[in-house]
Amino acid sequence: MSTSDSRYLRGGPVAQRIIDSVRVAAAEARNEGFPPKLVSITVGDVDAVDVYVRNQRAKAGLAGIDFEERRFPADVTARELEAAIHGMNADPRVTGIIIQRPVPSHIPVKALQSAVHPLKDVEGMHPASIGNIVYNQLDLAPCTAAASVELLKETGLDLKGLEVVVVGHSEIVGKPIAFLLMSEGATVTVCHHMTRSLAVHARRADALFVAVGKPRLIKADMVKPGAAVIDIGINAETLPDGTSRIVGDVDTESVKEVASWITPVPGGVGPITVAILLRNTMVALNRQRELYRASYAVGDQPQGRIAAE
Ligand SMILES: NC(=O)C1=CN([C@@H]2O[C@H](COP(=O)(O)OP(=O)(O)OC[C@H]3O[C@@H](n4cnc5c(N)ncnc54)[C@H](OP(=O)(O)O)[C@@H]3O)[C@@H](O)[C@H]2O)C=CC1
Ligand SMILES: Nc1nc(=O)c2c([nH]1)NC[C@@H]1CN(c3ccc(C(=O)N[C@@H](CCC(=O)O)C(=O)O)cc3)C=[N+]21
Repeated sequence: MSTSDSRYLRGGPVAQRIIDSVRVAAAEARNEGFPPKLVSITVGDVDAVDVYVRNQRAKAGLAGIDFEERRFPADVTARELEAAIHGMNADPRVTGIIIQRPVPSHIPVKALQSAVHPLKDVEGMHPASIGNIVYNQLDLAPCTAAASVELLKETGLDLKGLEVVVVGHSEIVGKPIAFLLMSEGATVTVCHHMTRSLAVHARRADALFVAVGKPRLIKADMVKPGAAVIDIGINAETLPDGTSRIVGDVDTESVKEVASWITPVPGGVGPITVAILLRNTMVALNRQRELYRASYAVGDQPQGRIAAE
């Protein structure tokens, strides 16, 4: 398989499609007096977060969404962070807030996520929001999970009844992927570090999602011939010459000889994740506008119609 092989599931074109439609919606909202703005909260230093935030800034610029990064030192207290988040909740100029994970272990991430107002929660990670995908409300799902499922759909495979195995069960990636796929009718198995034989499960999968954070965890002998392999891992690897590069969780070199579809890293799920974050920002904006309309209906209605009613 060469890099131009159609079996490579490339994220760039899908991301571009999403960003193009976000750009139109963002320009419209801006013209109507609702400029979209995304705020990213980073605590401490994490390589994968730096990559993500860099791309958020670049793509938000392309899509016409204002972007602000708030960086906090690793020893910041949970109280200080919550106070900053409450300030953003109350600030009408802020449309969406994303808390970059992981946060240092002394910060309770669930409490932090709960501090973000659900209307500004662009990843759907508020404990009250994450339940929406259990109820098949899928329009605002955690971005990586949504991106991974979007990429699987590019294969044209029918998700109904598809045997899917998800490796990794984090709140932000593995679990939401499993719920999204269940909503689409797939038969889902979720594996984690206590799974007895990962290979036995993985080899049964028509579609294999891997979100663990371990370079080359998945080898060719763990993949069913003809499967679709969605590699979500973003791992920084230092080469012998001292330079570093990003690799996924799948041993792409060997697995590409067995799989029918495989996502490259970089260039696979990552770019779509960023695009979906921007799309979610617009979903959040529209929800805020709906509330605004409901609260101040007279001001937001065309005057003629009100007069005629
Ligand atoms: N492309 C993108 O857009 C994104 C990429 N990522 C990347 O995806 C990867 C996973 O991220 P995230 O979910 O946040 O990571 P976490 O560390 O939160 O979760 C990793 C998961 O992998 C499981 N696991 C660990 N070791 C094994 C093993 N040997 N076999 C099976 N399962 C195992 C863990 O299980 P247990 O809890 O039981 O130990 C856990 O559920 C990382 O590389 C991250 O950088 C993350 C977000 C977005
Ligand atoms: N709350 C939260 N949600 C996340 O979704 C989340 C997070 N925290 N913390 C960090 C991880 C990591 N992550 C990435 C997303 C996109 C790229 C990305 O754009 N990658 C491109 C570019 C790579 C490059 O520029 O080198 C690619 O894979 O092609 C990378 C990493 C999201 N994460």
